Amino acid sequence: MAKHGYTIEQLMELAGLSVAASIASEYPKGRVVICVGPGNNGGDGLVAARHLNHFGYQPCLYYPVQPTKDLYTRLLLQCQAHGIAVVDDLADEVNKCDIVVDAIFGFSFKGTVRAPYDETLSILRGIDKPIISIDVPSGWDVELGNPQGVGLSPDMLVSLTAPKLCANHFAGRFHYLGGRFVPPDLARDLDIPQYPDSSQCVRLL
Ligand SMILES: NC(=O)C1=CN([C@@H]2O[C@H](COP(=O)(O)OP(=O)(O)OC[C@H]3O[C@@H](n4cnc5c(N)ncnc54)[C@H](OP(=O)(O)O)[C@@H]3O)[C@@H](O)[C@H]2O)[C@H](O)CC1
Ligand SMILES: [K+]
Repeated sequence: MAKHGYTIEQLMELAGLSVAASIASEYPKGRVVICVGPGNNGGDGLVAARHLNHFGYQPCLYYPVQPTKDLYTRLLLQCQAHGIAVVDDLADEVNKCDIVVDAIFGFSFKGTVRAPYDETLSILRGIDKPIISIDVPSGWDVELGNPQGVGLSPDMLVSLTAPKLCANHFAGRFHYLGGRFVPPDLARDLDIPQYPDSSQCVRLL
């Protein structure tokens, strides 16, 4: 997308907005824990938190490793300006919340889950609240899915730009597509479905 003139901030803003819009299409307003990882998938989660707040949800962030990169520190500052708290005790928060957003890892996840995210995923595998995964369910291989069973089992998957191969293994209730920023030539090549009217997301399944 960089060769078409886009910046990462623009793409991330639209990606996070589309995640919030997908959530608002299916889940009533309530408490949301957003689990934020160390890369751009986490950045999408920070943007989604802010938009969910504008939509009337009550988001908080679980953000165990906060990188010093300017992009993420500014997104965190924006969340704090909206009164979105950072929480420490994930197990306690998931008990009190209505839904959980998985913004831990996206398409760059590789290998075995390292600390502290091994514990994060272990807690999230054991809950009965709906999980909404951004782009790729965390712990999944972007192509193979979850053959080793260490990944999450989301209720909703919001694929960004286009579904990744692993989405063929998604067994939850709602599969949405977001990231409405692809120029028409590329959209035809990627076989991206038509978004309805002014919607930021489209339901695939
Ligand atoms: N056009 C789009 O579709 C857009 C997508 N966006 C989102 O960006 C992610 C991809 O972001 P990226 O920064 O490339 O990577 P991730 O967020 O998936 O993860 C990278 C970080 O995770 C660490 N990592 C990787 N493997 C492990 C592991 N096994 N255990 C622990 N940690 C791991 C990695 O650390 P390293 O030390 O290995 O570098 C990184 O810190 C995409 O999926 C979308 O959600 C954009 O926001 C907008 C455009
Ligand atoms: K994810």
